Amino acid sequence: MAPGGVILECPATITSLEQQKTENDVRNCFTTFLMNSNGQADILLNRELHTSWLKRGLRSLPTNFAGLDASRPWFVYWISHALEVLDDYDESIWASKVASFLSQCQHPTGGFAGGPRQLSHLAPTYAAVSALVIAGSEAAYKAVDRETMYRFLMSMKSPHGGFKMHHEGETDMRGSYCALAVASMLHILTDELADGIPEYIRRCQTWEGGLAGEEGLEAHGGYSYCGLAALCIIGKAHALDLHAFLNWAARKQMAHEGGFQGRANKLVDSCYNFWLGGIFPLLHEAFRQKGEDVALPENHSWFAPSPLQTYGLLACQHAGGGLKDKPGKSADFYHTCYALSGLSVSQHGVDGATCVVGDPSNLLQKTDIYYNVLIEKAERKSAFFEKLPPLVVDGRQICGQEGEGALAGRRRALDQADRRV
Ligand SMILES: CC(C)=CCC/C(C)=C/CC/C(C)=C/COP(=O)(O)OP(=O)(O)O
Ligand SMILES: [Zn+2]
Repeated sequence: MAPGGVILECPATITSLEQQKTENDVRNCFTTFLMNSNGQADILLNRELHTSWLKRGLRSLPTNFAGLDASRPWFVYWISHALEVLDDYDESIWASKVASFLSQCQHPTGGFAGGPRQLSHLAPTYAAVSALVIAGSEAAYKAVDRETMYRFLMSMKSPHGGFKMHHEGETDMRGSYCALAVASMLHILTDELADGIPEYIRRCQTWEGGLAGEEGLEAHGGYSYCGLAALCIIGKAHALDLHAFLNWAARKQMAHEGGFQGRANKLVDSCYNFWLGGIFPLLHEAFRQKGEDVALPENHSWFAPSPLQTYGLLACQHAGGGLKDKPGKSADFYHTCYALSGLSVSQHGVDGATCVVGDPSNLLQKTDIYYNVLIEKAERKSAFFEKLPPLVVDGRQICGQEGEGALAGRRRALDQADRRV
């Protein structure tokens, strides 16, 4: 037992992924916890264990992870964001190291690849730009070549709507989010970049109410976050049936475990703390953009934050550091990042009030719901990019005060006002 609290490693070992068994395992966790503790106050986020595990990972990144050579910017982002949410990202140590490593992953023709000397891909491009925003220094911001980035993003636009993930690659909902989030973070968001995106995302809304990765497929939490966040960034969330979306998302929180499943009939998993948990504040913003009054209290989070936090803190902390998908699994950087991001979302209500399960020290830093970097980091990068001279690409001014199109104004509004959600 940790001093002043309980860090519970689930006693049950999961031998199969059969749903009923997993639900029982998680319930066993809760029962054991309730029998051995005095209640909620004992639930403790073991910050030091997690931060030292994360820092070991970030330090060894340039040399290790050779088997995951195509995801290196992702590892930098997952670890950096987990550390900043835990209020332990030291810019004086990490900013220059992160900028120098990620520069090696930038392709001369634009965008970032999964590793040095690889082809650019939208997913590591999003991860690299987010990690540079987290690094927070001017040198880190300047590491991105915005001119080649703009050409790369435009070259990813698919004739079928949406964005391809890479040259000759698949078009799916991740592409729309990664491209528009990157353009928005770097202040190179234009009308031509967003052209056709609302129609494309609308076509991926399924009969269930959530969004599928591609037209005709099943609604899924990960793709639903991507599509809704992309639309909120460009101010076009009203392209969707928002009531159906809310109805679907609310039903993804599971009554027994408290966590979210990603899609119908699948298992609860802590990464959906964020992919599903992040949907609700976005929906608040979406209804606001639409100017529509929903028949639910405006300050209501529309999901249950306490059971979600209880699942994350009680069932998903790993005794060796980091967070895991569910009891019986190992910790990994992806689940640590998104389990913590979702805990943060559920602690900071849409009305500005906080809700913290367990020890008050469990409160995390507040994350920006559009990019999933800290709010302060999103504001800091805006102050920097806002002051840059107009960017001209192939003889056309794509940002700056003149000739920039409606979306740059939208991006400015996003910077100034919408951080409330
Ligand atoms: C920014 C960015 C690139 C976001 C990615 C969003 C995201 C998590 C998409 C979902 C990916 C996917 C196919 C999950 C299903 O896996 P599974 O079948 O193992 O999981 P499940 O059983 O929970 O559905
Ligand atoms: Zn997961």
